[in-house]
Amino acid sequence: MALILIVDDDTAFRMTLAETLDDLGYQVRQAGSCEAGLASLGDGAIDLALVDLRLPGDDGLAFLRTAATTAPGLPCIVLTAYASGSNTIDAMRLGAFDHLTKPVGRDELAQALARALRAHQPAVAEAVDDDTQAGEQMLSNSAPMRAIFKRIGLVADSDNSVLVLGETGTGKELVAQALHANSARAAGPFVAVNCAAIPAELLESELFGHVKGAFSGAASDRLGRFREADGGTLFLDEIGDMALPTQAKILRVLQEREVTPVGGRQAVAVDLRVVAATHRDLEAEVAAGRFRADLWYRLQVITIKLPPLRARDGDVALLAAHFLRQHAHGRAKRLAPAALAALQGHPWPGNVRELRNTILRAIALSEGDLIDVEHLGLDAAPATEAATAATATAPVTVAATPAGTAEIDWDGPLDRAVELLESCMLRRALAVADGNRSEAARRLGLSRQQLYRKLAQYDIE
Ligand SMILES: Nc1ncnc2c1ncn2[C@@H]1O[C@H](COP(=O)(O)OP(=O)(O)OP(=O)(O)O)[C@@H](O)[C@H]1O
Repeated sequence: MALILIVDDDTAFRMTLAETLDDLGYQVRQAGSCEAGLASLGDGAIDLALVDLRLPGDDGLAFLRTAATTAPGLPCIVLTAYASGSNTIDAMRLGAFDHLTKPVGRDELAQALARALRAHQPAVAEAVDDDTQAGEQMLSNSAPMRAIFKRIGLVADSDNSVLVLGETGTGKELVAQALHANSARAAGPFVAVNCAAIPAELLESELFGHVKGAFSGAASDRLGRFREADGGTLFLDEIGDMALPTQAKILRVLQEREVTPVGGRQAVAVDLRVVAATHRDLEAEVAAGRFRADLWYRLQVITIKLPPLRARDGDVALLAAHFLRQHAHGRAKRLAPAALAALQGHPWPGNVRELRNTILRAIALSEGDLIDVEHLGLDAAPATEAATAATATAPVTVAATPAGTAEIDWDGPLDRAVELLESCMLRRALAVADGNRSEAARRLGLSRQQLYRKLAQYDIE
């Protein structure tokens, strides 16, 4: 049962609120001032604080400021009788999870508490122990990801479209799921479509459905993903890979909130929230004429940009331990200190997915309980491929210089260097994508057909 701290100098309000919280099944601690509230945090038992902004002496903002250092990660909800844009922004800037105006309705309070406690749950270490739910959880203890959790909590309930940005494997789909699970639409469906994995000519029917006989092969009516997501959330993954004509149709649906199935005449109303994601730089795609500016404006009302794994302090160890626990199936697998150091030193271009795959591979390759550096296969694969593929003198190496340019160590023929580099990159992309060709193609900026041709050219299985 979560323990909630109420910090408010109005005794009558505090008592009533305490009763409501007790009724909602929470334990309560009370404090009449900022100082008393901060003292209450000392034993680390508080799960969430409800703080009045106006307090005699040090105010609620002072509480937030100090709590951020003495109890980092503690979700705080600010209460005030006088909500203004500036005190809301101040409170949010100082890390408040939510901002409620007095008098606070029981339902509003219950929802805000549930949302705050849920959104913060992944950041606590105990969450790692819960193997049953761990697959769906976003785990992190790093500052940039805490900011992401907070943002998810802040925007989950709005119906605006959300654009989730970030490198491949950073957890964009998990963010979409968290937005859905923490929204008023949580009881509705969550429907995910990978726009890059579906051939352009099938995407419209996949999204908008079709009527029987609309084209050869349309043997019966099909609802389409938009209508399947009615009442819930539609997650359009890799929207940056969508063809321009389909983008125009998506825009129309977002504007008019109705879809017309392929071959149909009747538009059907839909009530859903769209969360879109891409690893591409959409602004650059717009500038290059590959993405519609109007759709971009519409989607980026709320943007959530996930940091790459290498920018999340401490998360490699946390996630590695989590994946070990999740996938070792009761065996006592553990990482040797050198293996952990190697994981921490790796740049993780494939982010959390690559780390997960590395741990899965290491579990399979290590015979005993100890996973050592050689079981991780980090960087070894591309180097070995380069060496075996090299029939010319030396493998080509490309290194970034501090000035941001590249230094190339190669004095053989250019076409051979290109071949070596290509085959290395193909193998690496396939390894990072766990053999998934669509994903590998996307990482390399190739169409699937181009990827297939290249794989055949280099005789890569
Ligand atoms: N913070 C996290 N905690 C635990 N698991 C995570 C986290 N982030 C990502 N994962 C796991 O990593 C894998 C990749 O995550 P996800 O598919 O959400 O990434 P993505 O950014 O959508 O990837 P892509 O750009 O390739 O579509 C999944 O198995 C997911 O469960």
